[in-house]
Amino acid sequence: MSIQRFTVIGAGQMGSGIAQVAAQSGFEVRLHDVKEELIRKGLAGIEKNLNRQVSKERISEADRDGVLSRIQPAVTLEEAANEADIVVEAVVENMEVKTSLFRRLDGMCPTHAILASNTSSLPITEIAAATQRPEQVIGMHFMNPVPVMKLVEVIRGLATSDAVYKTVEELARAMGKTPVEVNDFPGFVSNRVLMPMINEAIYTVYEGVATPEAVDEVMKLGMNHPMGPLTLADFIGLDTCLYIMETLYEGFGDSKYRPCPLLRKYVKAGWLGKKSGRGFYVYEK
Ligand SMILES: CC(=O)CC(=O)SCCNC(=O)CCNC(=O)[C@H](O)C(C)(C)COP(=O)(O)OP(=O)(O)OC[C@H]1O[C@@H](n2cnc3c(N)ncnc32)[C@H](O)[C@@H]1OP(=O)(O)O
Ligand SMILES: NC(=O)C1=CN([C@@H]2O[C@H](COP(=O)(O)OP(=O)(O)OC[C@H]3O[C@@H](n4cnc5c(N)ncnc54)[C@H](OP(=O)(O)O)[C@@H]3O)[C@@H](O)[C@H]2O)C=CC1
Repeated sequence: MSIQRFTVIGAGQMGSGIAQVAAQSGFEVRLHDVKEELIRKGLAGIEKNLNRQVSKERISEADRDGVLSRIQPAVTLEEAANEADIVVEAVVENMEVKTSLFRRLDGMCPTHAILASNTSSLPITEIAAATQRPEQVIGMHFMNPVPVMKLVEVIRGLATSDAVYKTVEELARAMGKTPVEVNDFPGFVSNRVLMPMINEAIYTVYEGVATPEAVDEVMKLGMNHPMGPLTLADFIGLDTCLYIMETLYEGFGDSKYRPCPLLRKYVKAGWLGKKSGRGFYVYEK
């Protein structure tokens, strides 16, 4: 199946990154969020990224303008969905929000459209079951920051068809990414491995073993990680980290995945990391 019209739902850090890369790869993109103001914010972030590439002489001003002209804001979900060949959902990591959105999308999208989720950890099979087209539902898990990171984890739900898997694999390559096939288990591979490390790093702060700065230095200088785990947690979003740990904990029923109480406390305080201006570190807004 050939993909031309690419819809992204959710204009946060992941949705705006996915929209940018899709438009840079030549697709016609529609970008939707619950509030128009969030779409504007997402578009402003994309423009800022592209301007940085112009100033580094990686792309021309005409390239930038071309990319921006390929991203149309869609204020209503209907407008975002009605002509899509593929929808990539990147809204909050919450099963009820995602299933209710997929149910609505199923009723609005053309029958041939693929419905993909950028979920970090939630079961694709359960999201697919909210629709009448489970064979056309799949996980397309980009990494943050989307314009930089090469991986797309492609997750097969129980009913995902081979044809849909192949289309999404080709789409990831057309976006300059490397797809890796993964089966549908909580956290897939990426977050089953990454998030317990981040959670353990938070425990070391909680238990007074070291400061956030010291924990990050250990992992950067000692293990050559590009970012320490607490800087990375702030970058991902502490709410998202907590939702992922909860999915692992519930999904496997194993106490080794219990979220650190300090992570819960920060999220309850609204300390969500870089996006809210404060997490383990303080950021300029
Ligand atoms: C939670 C999940 O479900 C899954 C996930 O995504 S987990 C998170 C996965 N991501 C990571 O682990 C990221 C780890 N960090 C890194 O790889 C690096 O720190 C980084 C790529 C983010 C920044 O790299 P750096 O060398 O420290 O900084 P910097 O030199 O400023 O940036 C390198 C390049 O990335 C670009 N970049 C950095 N941040 C960016 C952003 N937010 N958006 C777009 N481009 C960005 C820069 O423009 C620069 O581009 P050029 O090389 O073309 O000049
Ligand atoms: N952060 C990361 O590093 C990664 C995240 N992911 C996944 O991507 C998804 C999005 O994460 P991220 O971009 O970080 O989150 P953000 O909080 O940056 O963005 C989520 C956006 O979705 C909006 N939203 C919430 N509910 C709806 C809805 N019903 N319809 C449309 N838009 C809605 C939010 O609006 P509002 O703010 O008003 O709630 C917000 O603008 C999550 O599933 C996450 O697990 C995947 C890979 C990496």
